[in-house]
Amino acid sequence: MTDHNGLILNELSKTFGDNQALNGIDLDVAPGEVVAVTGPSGAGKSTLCKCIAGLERPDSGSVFLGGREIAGDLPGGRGVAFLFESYALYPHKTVFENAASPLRVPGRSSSLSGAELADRIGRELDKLAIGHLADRLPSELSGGQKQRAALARALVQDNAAITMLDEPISHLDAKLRHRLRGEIKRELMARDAPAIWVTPDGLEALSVGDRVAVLIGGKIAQFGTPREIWENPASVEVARLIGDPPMNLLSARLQDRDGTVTAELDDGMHLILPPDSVERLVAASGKQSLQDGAVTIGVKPRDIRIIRLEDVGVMTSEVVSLEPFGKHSLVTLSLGKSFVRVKARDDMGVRPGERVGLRFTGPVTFFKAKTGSRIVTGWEEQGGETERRAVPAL
Ligand SMILES: Nc1ncnc2c1ncn2[C@@H]1O[C@H](COP(=O)(O)OP(=O)(O)OP(=O)(O)O)[C@@H](O)[C@H]1O
Repeated sequence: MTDHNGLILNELSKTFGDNQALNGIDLDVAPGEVVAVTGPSGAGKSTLCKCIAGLERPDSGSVFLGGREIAGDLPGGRGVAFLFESYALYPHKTVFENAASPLRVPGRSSSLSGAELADRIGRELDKLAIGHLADRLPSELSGGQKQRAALARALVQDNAAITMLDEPISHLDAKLRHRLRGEIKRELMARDAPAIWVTPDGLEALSVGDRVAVLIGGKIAQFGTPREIWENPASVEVARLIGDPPMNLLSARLQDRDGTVTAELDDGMHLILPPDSVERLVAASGKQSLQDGAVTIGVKPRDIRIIRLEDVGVMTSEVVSLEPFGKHSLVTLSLGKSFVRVKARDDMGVRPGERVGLRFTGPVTFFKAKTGSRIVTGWEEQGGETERRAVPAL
């Protein structure tokens, strides 16, 4: 069992009527660690934070913070700094007063003098590029400015027992989001307390989390380092959430033809799989069990290359659409009756309607068709050395 003084959740469950919002959540966040919680809308991310903050009462399970169970503590006594997804700013207080409010709670008086407090708040507002809005009321702010005012109020609580940020940068423009992602992460890492960063954006989660918890349907679908989740998604559902665009997922049936394992799509089209991926699949499952095995094959968009049709060992496809992004193009192609998306550094100037060749150039992940759980990936141990490639920079 995990043993540290950060946050430890054991078997946490919460239902609303007959809707199970959280179902047996085990999670831990070490002191000084940032855990990103990601998942689709309605997965239970906000409910998880509210149970930790004491704003929702879990049906069962335990919450340990700072080495003790906090179930009996009132929300105000838990020392939680919480950025609500809805911001929950005081409408009659200015941005400055909103940010200062947690440091002025009676009975939890800040050890800062008036000047020190003004300095602390001022620095945070400046960092979030809203220093010039300190005297404005929330009603005089844009959505992104409100989000940053609420974020400042959470971040100025330097001595919080835990910081939880529920979608802290979702309403900011891309440039600001990019800058603040790093700055907020550094600020959280500099503290001794655990931190939770909630985002529906899988790639944001990979970039800010020391570890990432993928929450789907109230359950932890995967909890691991960004690299583990990027390289080895535990299931089809996790794979769908990670990547932009996410992994291509193709329903196929494996066949052993004269000692060679092949994969056939529903429409009879044969995939040409990288031999090393097949070897790993066979090693993980045994050849016998693969006979007529229904699988879902996962290939990342950057692990497919567009090549000339006349090259050997290619799969025939037709270009459906092309989106040029400068450094790369996103090309959608038909493969039999299925579609794949390719992140091509060299799109060879292809045009919609053109027939081209495709080759899988990177590792292929195999998932069980029935359950969606991962069987094996090309990333697994290879000759004692784990293959490593960079998690994509955002
Ligand atoms: N107070 C409530 N009463 C009833 N149902 C609720 C309540 N709060 C949340 N739910 C339900 O619990 C589930 C989880 O909701 P939650 O807000 O935790 O999801 P989320 O992952 O944060 O979603 P989003 O990304 O859209 O904010 C949803 O089905 C939601 O409808």
